[in-house]
Amino acid sequence: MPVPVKLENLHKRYGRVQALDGVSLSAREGEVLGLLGHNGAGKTTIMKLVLGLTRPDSGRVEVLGRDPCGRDVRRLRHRLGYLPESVVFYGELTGREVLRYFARLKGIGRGASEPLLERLGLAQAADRPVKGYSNGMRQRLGLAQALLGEPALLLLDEPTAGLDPDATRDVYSMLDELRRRGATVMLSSHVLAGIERHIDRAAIIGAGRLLVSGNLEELGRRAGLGVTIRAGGDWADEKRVDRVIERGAVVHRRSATELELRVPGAAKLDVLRVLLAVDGIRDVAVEPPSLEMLYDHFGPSTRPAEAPCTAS
Ligand SMILES: Nc1ncnc2c1ncn2[C@@H]1O[C@H](COP(=O)(O)OP(=O)(O)OP(=O)(O)O)[C@@H](O)[C@H]1O
Repeated sequence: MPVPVKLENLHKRYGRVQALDGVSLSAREGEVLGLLGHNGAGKTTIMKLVLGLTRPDSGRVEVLGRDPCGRDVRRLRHRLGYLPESVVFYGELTGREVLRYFARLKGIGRGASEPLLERLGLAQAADRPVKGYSNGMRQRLGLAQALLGEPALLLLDEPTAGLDPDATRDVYSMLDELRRRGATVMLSSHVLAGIERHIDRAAIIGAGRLLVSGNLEELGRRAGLGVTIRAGGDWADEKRVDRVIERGAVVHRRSATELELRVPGAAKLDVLRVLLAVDGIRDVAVEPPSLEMLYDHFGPSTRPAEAPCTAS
């Protein structure tokens, strides 16, 4: 079984802009890979290269074992689903008509639209013109068209851009469902908050370069950022707090009933033991570094020598 996406040393220039500068990256079967980076980092360019919508100046692109710009790309494209960053539909058509139109373009029977309308919660609105849809509904329709034909690889470019918190949650819960079904997904985002629970690996892109990639646990270990421990209890007594500080914890936030600590990985168990022995401890939660913390560490301001690239 070929690796779904294999990118080797990609360079791509648009006029004077070096959009990609030696990116090597893979998406593995059945994983959700998050392409994360600032505006203009090169995320969409990577997606366009995977889709065969543009060619690299140099380097190699292999998608499901094929060159997406090679011969017989029609068969390959039928196995890909794509949700572009700004999805636009012809507003006079109904949701059902839009989906049937895309199904015809993909050479799929019109029957394929019905289960997708149902699955994406659009069945009730299927006969309404799309111009009356909310942003969230449009995005769900965009996802439905990307899912037509059960693609082997899904590319979602900023799928939550411009959505309110409810619609964002909807998109993520659909993503989780795809993940449970074993889909391979490449998802780009410049918004980091809340995305970590929905991806298996992150690739942080900055100014056309892959700064780092890996699963969040790995990245947390490499960054040496330790963990955050939140402990609910009675923290009015200074001595109780001093005991965890002695074990290497740094107090990040504190009230009489809540304590938030940053703890180096090596000190985690020691600090937990101390906390659990405290009288009146109510609750303890251990959290790995957030994506924002990892991005701050590995992100574009970090010199490449401090953040080695991995071509995984
Ligand atoms: N067709 C084009 N013509 C000229 N420059 C382009 C073109 N497409 C992309 N660029 C430039 O290449 C760089 C990378 O763009 P790209 O769209 O890949 O970034 P991105 O990470 O997807 O950004 P965003 O988060 O804003 O969507 C940017 O500087 C962009 O302006």
